Amino acid sequence: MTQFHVELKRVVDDSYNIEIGRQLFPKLVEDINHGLIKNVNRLAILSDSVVSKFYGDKLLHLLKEAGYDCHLFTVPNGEKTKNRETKTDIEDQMLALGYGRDSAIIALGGGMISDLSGFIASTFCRGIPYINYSTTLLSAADASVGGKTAVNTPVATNLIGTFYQPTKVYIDLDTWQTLPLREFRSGLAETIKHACLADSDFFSFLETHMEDILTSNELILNANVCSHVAYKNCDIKFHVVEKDEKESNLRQILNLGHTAGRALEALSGYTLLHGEAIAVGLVIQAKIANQLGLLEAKETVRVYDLLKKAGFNLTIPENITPDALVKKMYTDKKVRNGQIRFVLMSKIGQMKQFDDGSYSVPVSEDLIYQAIQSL
Ligand SMILES: NC(=O)c1ccc[n+]([C@@H]2O[C@H](COP(=O)([O-])OP(=O)(O)OC[C@H]3O[C@@H](n4cnc5c(N)ncnc54)[C@H](O)[C@@H]3O)[C@@H](O)[C@H]2O)c1
Ligand SMILES: O=C(O)C(=O)C[C@@H](O)[C@H](O)[C@H](O)COP(=O)(O)O
Ligand SMILES: [Zn+2]
Repeated sequence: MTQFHVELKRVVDDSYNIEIGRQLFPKLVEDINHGLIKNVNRLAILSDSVVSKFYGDKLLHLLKEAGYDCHLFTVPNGEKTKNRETKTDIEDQMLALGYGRDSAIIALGGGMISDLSGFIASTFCRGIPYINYSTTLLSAADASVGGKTAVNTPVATNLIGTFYQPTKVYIDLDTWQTLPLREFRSGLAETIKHACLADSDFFSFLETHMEDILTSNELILNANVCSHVAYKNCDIKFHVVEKDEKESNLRQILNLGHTAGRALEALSGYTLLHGEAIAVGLVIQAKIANQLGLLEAKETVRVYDLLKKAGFNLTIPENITPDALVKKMYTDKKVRNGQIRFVLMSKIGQMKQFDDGSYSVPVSEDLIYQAIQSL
């Protein structure tokens, strides 16, 4: 198996590496043997019920064989598990087993698991290290990097959480072989988002290679395509995060498509996957940007067409009314002074910075309704 290595440096506190490769469990064990996590005696692998079946026991076995005291904690798969109750439950299980400050968490799974694990790690005994071992395209592209951790509440997604960076990120491309196509596609929404916000060449690459990409996870027939997609996403995201880790301004651009997208995701009761909702959100922001004279009509069409090519349904489910959707947008964390704010593209690969220096802008309900109704 070929392995390749990507190192991305960050400027806050200590830097960490993102390693993209195939079958990285042995490398993870080797890294731990070589002191990746300092002063750690116990390892908690946190995974979901599906990922755990595929990969959990294998990792547990390797770590135990290497002499580590570790346990596999498994939670039900799916977004509904990312809540405060699950966090408390895992913490209680860890405490009952004697986990303390000399522990670390290995998040084995996709973005649901890394968000949850990172949040637990950030508060457990006031903070223990965690490692992201990513098994989905979405987490490779986005969730495993950058240190946003959170759980959902009944009011909205991700309302309770922290900024807390992992010690290392492993992106195991081989795990994409077991990922259902619908989940793989979900990661393409964040991928298209990254191209929209920072890299027109990458956008063109996605336009040209979408068919290849959609089949590239099967048996990793095209590891080059997969690794390029993972690398480009991490590179784009990291360059933003290292400039503005805690989203004081610039980092808001990573929220492209999320003002409407996250509202839609929550209102669907999580029947829409994160990426499926963000895809619709990307179209809504493009239409608003176009209405505001920021984004040319032909660029708006390119965004729509690429998302279509990736296979997204770019309509709003019938049971979700425009009123409900707009109302939900008021729970977005970018809301200021009671106004819904959007981050908006100015062209493909570029975000609009507004006159006050901010990357987000208040948008009137009228414009939002127009964009929703034009879908
Ligand atoms: N922190 C961030 O910066 C950030 C960024 C983007 C998204 N997110 C969050 O990430 C989550 C979405 O991430 P996700 O799409 O990875 O979700 P996920 O972790 O729920 O995984 C999606 C589904 O795929 C299954 N799965 C995972 N890996 C598999 C594999 N290799 N083979 C077979 N099945 C597998 C899981 O069991 C689950 O059912 C959301 O909670 C979203 O809010 C966070
Ligand atoms: O890393 C970021 O910053 C992002 O906004 C990435 C998003 O794709 C991700 O869904 C994130 O969890 C959304 O954060 P939120 O602040 O809107 O809850
Ligand atoms: Zn997202």
